[in-house]
Amino acid sequence: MWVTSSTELALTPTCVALGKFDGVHRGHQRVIQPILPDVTASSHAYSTVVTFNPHPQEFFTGLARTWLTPLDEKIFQLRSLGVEQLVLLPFDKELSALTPEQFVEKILIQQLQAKRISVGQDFCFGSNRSGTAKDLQVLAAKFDIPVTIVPIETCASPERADNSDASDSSIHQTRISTSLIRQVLQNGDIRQANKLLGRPYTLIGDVIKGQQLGRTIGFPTANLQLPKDKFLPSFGVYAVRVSTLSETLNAPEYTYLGVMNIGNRPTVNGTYQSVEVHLFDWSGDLYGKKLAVQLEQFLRPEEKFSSVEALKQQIQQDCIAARAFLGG
Ligand SMILES: Cc1cc2nc3c(=O)[nH]c(=O)nc-3n(C[C@H](O)[C@H](O)[C@H](O)COP(=O)(O)O)c2cc1C
Ligand SMILES: Nc1ncnc2c1ncn2[C@@H]1O[C@H](COP(=O)(O)OP(=O)(O)O)[C@@H](O)[C@H]1O
Repeated sequence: MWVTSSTELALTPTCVALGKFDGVHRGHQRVIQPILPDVTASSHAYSTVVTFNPHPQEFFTGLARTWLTPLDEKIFQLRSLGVEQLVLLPFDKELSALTPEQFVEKILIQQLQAKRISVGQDFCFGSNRSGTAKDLQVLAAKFDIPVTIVPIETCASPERADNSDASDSSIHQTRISTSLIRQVLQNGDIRQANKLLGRPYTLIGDVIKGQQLGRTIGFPTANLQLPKDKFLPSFGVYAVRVSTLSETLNAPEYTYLGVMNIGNRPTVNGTYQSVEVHLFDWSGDLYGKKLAVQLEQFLRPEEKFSSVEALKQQIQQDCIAARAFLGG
């Protein structure tokens, strides 16, 4: 996938999906779907996600925050959907001051040579977010460019998801959103988060050295260094699937099963937050490797045990529970 911050370096012509796309969740996937490469088309236009960097919210508040998909992971997730290009429009005073008309003419038509555009129903653009999806459709129609407006994707709301009566399901539909997914992850409800995402929540990081205690209790753990702006789900123990990543790998296979702990390791008086994974039935050296870890089930909160021996016994139980859940 070609990634650029300059519209001058963008591959053209394009089919454009516009939005912020934090999480690349089910709603985002539906917006992206109409612009994916069409093998039956007579001429090629590059399937292009156009987003803003920094995120407009970060630009206006000046506050750094965490994301479901920090930039590298957004690239990873978009690539696995089949997107060919990511254009990161530098969000600054100049860009934020463009009127909806200027944004369409200058950025989408002149610079990106858009042949087709897709946005979500609640998309807003231009100075003060004054343009709506419908405005975009009208403005683009002047250039004969079709705009797909994708309806808001919903799901059964978390508390009703399993026991709602089918006849009144429309009443309890909730909009799939980045903030809902953050909330569900914070509550440790990984299965609901994964349903909303349309894929497992994933942590991608480099394996770094820890305190070298894991191997002494029979559970070596690969300690992951994650991007600073990655949103973390609630502290505790998870059943996971793991893949090693290489630069060239497009579709990783999550062949390893394991358990992961996110927390401060109070039992061993841990002084910093760590994210560590123990792989089942595997031994070798992972230092320096990049791992992608898919969270499948929350098993329990992190605890302070009275001894390392008690912790070891609990980790043995965690492994049994994770294997049972993952079917390993
Ligand atoms: C499945 C699993 C569950 C864990 N649960 C806890 C826990 O409840 N409390 C805790 O203090 N540490 C917990 N840990 C972290 C251990 O304390 C940690 O793996 C050990 O100290 C080794 O750290 P090291 O990799 O830095 O050597 C857990 C680790 C794993 C792999
Ligand atoms: N089954 C396994 N799961 C995770 N890491 C393993 C496994 N077997 C060997 N390792 C290696 O051991 C290292 C972890 O050992 P550990 O004693 O916990 O040290 P550290 O504190 O540096 O993580 C990992 O980074 C990896 O290189």
